[in-house]
Amino acid sequence: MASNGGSRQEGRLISKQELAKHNKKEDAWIIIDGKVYDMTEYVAKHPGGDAILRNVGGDATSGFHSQPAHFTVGNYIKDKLKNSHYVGDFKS
Ligand code: HEM
Repeated sequence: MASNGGSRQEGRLISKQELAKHNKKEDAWIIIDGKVYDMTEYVAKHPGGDAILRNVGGDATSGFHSQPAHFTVGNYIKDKLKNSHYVGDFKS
């Protein structure tokens, strides 16, 4: 299959190697629950600040789910992730 150059596509599989390249504030991808999200544009807006980068380029699932602030805004976050930040699924 031809490379799609990193564009968003439902169900695209992202390898650990590809994910690991996006490991900085200016290029910030994270896994939550097996899905990969590009949070680059959101880092500066995140109410929890740079903590969102704690597992950048890797799996943020457990930190994400242990943060109480996220429970209260769960639906807002779910919509945001699905509609604006989803890149593809993590190929484990
Ligand atoms: C698209 C939405 C969001 C994503 C993907 C996200 C993701 C994360 C991640 C990965 C962490 C780090 C968890 C850890 O490893 O300990 C974090 C921390 C945090 N987030 Fe979010 N977040 C989002 C939205 C929000 C919103 C809307 C709020 C507040 C209403 C919030 C408040 C916080 C706080 C208070 C922390 C902890 C900061 C600290 O440890 O100093 N986040 N978030």
